[in-house]
Amino acid sequence: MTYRDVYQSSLADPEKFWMSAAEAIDWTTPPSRALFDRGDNLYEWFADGLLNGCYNAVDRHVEAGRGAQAAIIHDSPMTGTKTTVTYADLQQRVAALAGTLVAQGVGKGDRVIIYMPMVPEALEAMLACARIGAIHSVVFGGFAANELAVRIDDCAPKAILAASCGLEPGRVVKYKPLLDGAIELADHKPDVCLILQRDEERAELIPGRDLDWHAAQEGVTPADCVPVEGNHPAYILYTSGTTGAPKGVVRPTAGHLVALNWTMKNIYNVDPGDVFWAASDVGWVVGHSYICYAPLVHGNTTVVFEGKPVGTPDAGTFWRVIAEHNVRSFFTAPTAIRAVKREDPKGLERRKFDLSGLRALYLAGERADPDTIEWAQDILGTPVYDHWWQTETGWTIAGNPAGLEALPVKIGSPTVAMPGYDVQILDEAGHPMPPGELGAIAVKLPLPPGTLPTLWNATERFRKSYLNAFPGYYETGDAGMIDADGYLYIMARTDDVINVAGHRLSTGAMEEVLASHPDVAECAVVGVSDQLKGQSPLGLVCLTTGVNRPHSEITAECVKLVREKIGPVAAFKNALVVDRLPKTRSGKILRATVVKIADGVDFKMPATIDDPVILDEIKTALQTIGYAQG
Ligand SMILES: CCC(=O)SCCNC(=O)CCNC(=O)[C@H](O)C(C)(C)COP(=O)(O)OP(=O)(O)OC[C@H]1O[C@@H](n2cnc3c(N)ncnc32)[C@H](O)[C@@H]1OP(=O)(O)O
Repeated sequence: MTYRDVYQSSLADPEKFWMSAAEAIDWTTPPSRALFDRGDNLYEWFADGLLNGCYNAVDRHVEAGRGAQAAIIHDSPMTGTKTTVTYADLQQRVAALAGTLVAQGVGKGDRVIIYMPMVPEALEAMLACARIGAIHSVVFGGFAANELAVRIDDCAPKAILAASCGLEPGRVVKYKPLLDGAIELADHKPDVCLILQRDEERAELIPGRDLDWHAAQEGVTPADCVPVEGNHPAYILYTSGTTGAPKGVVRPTAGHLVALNWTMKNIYNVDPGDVFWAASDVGWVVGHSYICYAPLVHGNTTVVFEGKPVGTPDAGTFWRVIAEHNVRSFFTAPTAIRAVKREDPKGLERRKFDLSGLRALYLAGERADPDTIEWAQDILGTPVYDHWWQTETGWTIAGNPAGLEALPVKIGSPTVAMPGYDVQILDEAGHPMPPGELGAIAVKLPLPPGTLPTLWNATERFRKSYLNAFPGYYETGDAGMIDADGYLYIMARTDDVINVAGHRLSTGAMEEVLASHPDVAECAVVGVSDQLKGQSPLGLVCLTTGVNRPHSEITAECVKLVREKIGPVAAFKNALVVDRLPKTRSGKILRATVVKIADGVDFKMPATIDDPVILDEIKTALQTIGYAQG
């Protein structure tokens, strides 16, 4: 069957398409049907089936005779270690950890926060939750205590699983003080924290609340897999929205297993037993879907990499890992490839390794610029497939179905809509636009299995964020177009979310932090172009009347404050004091115009601007810190 046949069949008869895909998953009780229309544009998939995520990711492979196959390869240039966990080991380790959670009173439906670096235990923690029907919420290690506290209060975890530290080049990131600080800040308090002590930093445990990861497991009864309903949340993953508070994306168990399993062959072109590597972090959706669940459910070996594309120890690290572990399909963010290219433009490091086992490189997380794609194609000699999806969807909206039918690559396009996604370009009034015309990218409801059915404890916010703008459609928040061949092009966000090194960040959240500085009267944060990270945040601040301290002191404090409150992941390094912010007559800050001025590109004077002179002031101010050079 061609891609076109498969895609059309998924839209023409979704019931048949997804019930057939569901046969690749093991069910305690198979679902009676695929789609459940809950009314008012809310949908669920496989809601009346019973199954277990951990069973599908681990136990069934052991039962099928794959116990001796590597499930996880942990390759850590940060610690200089490489370890392999077989499926049989994984089953035993996860069952013991799950038994420990049960012994601590954690059960089906309870939330568990996981705050861990790139170690196998992070995946084991996720799978242990899945084994007993607990709902995990992984928090990225680059977030500060305040962000962790917000998530603790939103999902009210019974337990927190954390490591004593993470390892960044040149520094040990002590997680435990961040965790303690977050619990102190939060109103909700977990009953228990299980702490994985790493050799690089041994944390002090708080008696009565903290338990040692290994000691707590001694003598416990390993837990069996608990069947859960198809619509039972497997996890909550927080993502940035336009306003400061992150949104808790809910991932239902069955749809995510069915859809992810389908993608492994059809998009990533791997067979069970092959090694698959997504160089991301368990804290992001890529980590959930493609470091943990999808490869394991599909019977692949997944690589857990604790390192960076450059500097650990050099720009050859990616190629070494691919060669050494015989990686078939490799997935990373364009920023990571740009970092390698900057350090090793001629690709000399790549020549040191035999990459003949690699079939393709997959890029996602941010816009893949043509230079990066072409460079990677040249040095790897394999196809490079850009693909586009979101935390909300959990898997590809538009991609190249290489395992089904490799379509010609058009550089600049993530290729075509995947099964179940009826992607359309809409004008402001919600009317479909003709091919080649720019508009809002929306997906006709229902979304396919594996995508978010709602936000955690926030169905109204879910409607407001995604459903209300275009009735009957999911609003992606991106603008773009579809060409005459059905290829999608992503052009820009339609909101104030920016993408820094493949990390989706809320400018609103950064503005809230800047506004809390006592000397700041008003502020705006925008995402300016960055050659390495795609975008980087820049803060413009207006000072409170009467403040006459040196501007450099205030901006340094602003930078420090964002790092303290949001975390290093915000990569907020630049703030600038300006007299006034450019606004429309109705008081809306003209952020998009500021970005164009900073990037030195042509812009049209906004018709609704209140005072055009301010734009010259902004340009002059931006030039003092190296922007607005065009
Ligand atoms: C398709 C659906 C999706 O979009 S899911 C999201 C996909 N995105 C990704 O997979 C992310 C891709 N990006 C990356 O992996 C990294 O940014 C790469 C490219 C490796 C570069 O890393 P790095 O050099 O650390 O830069 P960065 O901008 O990520 O980091 C900024 C500061 O944050 C720090 N940081 C990073 N990770 C952690 C962590 N786990 N724990 C603690 N701190 C962390 C970095 O050290 C850096 O700090 P500093 O400012 O240099 O002091």
